Amino acid sequence: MVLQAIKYTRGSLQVLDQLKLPYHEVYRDIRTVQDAWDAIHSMQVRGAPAIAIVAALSIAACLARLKNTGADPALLGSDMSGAGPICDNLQLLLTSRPTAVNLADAVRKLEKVVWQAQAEPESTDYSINEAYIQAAEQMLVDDVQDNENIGNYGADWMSRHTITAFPAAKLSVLTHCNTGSLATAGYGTALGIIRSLHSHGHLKRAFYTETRPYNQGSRLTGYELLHDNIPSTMITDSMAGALLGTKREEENISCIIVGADRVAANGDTANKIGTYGLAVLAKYHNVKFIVAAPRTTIDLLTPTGQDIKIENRKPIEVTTMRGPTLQSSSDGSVTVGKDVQEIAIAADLTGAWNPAFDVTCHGLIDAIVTEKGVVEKDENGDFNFEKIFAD
Ligand SMILES: CSC[C@H]1O[C@H](OP(=O)(O)O)[C@H](O)[C@@H]1O
Repeated sequence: MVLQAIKYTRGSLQVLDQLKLPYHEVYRDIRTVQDAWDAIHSMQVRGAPAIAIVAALSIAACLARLKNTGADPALLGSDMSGAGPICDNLQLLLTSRPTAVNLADAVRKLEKVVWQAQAEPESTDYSINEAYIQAAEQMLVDDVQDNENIGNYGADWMSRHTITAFPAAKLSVLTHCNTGSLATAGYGTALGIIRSLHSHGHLKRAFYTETRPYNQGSRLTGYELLHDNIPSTMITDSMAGALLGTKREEENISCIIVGADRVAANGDTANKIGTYGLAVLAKYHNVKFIVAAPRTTIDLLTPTGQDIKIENRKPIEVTTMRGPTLQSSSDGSVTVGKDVQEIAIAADLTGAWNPAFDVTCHGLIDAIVTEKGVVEKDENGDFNFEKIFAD
């Protein structure tokens, strides 16, 4: 089974409800733009590239149903067709989550497609709709290829910048959050590099953090690594320092690989909360720290990390945890039950701080791996993205 966060055919869009993973695989129908907004905002679907793709395809699916079926009950009364309504819906979707730039990048590109289609001689709502649908569908196709390129560029860079015994030796790496097929259209970014290292026979073990409070690591990255039979070990977020400090061969981390939600023009990177601390640990322990991100995550319009808006989410997401019930058997074995329960894990359910992201300054980042190649700092310690945007 291929791991699919997004299931799309023209006129139909479903997302894998990631709030229920890893124990329950439930797909949700996305029949309206509001359905997409709700799924993104609640983090049923999450991950910078996946958020942008689901948003774009939610409008495409509605437009296709309008064309194919005339009047879809879910769309009755909603003015979807044509440049204006499409752009209004794109702007609505933009409000679902603020930090990841991929969504804003997709909105900018799709609005341009729509206005250009409207400017065509004899354009009609349907010709504009069709232009939009094709552009949105292309995003889904491009993302998987981009991720495979990131994977290969990243694996190649590591072969030249980590242990000298490469390729004979194998590397152990640490990753944070989830940056795989569940955060993208497929293969993944940072997890894509781990997949490429593994497929090239160069991965000893992938360590991954649980990534509190949403547990993208323990629930999603663990789910993906198990699915792909990649040797992996989970650690709690608080164990990262001890892991980097150990000098035992089997836990010797050569590189920390993370994704990104927004890379500013100077290379400062917003990513899942906890990333900055890992970058500081990497610097202290002389371990490489690389960011994997498609160009749609690089925001040349945002000068530095200080200009990135960080999403603050509800305290209740920190002070509670959700998971399936466990059933113990007389032989001591434990099985996972069907019922999902939510439990309080804090004395005060209201007092937590819950920023969803933090910013890692570019000085702590050794390389930014994109689908067009690896960007490293110049002799002045600055990142320059001109080359990868040249085409
Ligand atoms: C492929 S980049 C995924 C990126 O998004 C995650 O955030 P969230 O789960 O809140 O959407 C995390 O920051 C990952 O690095």
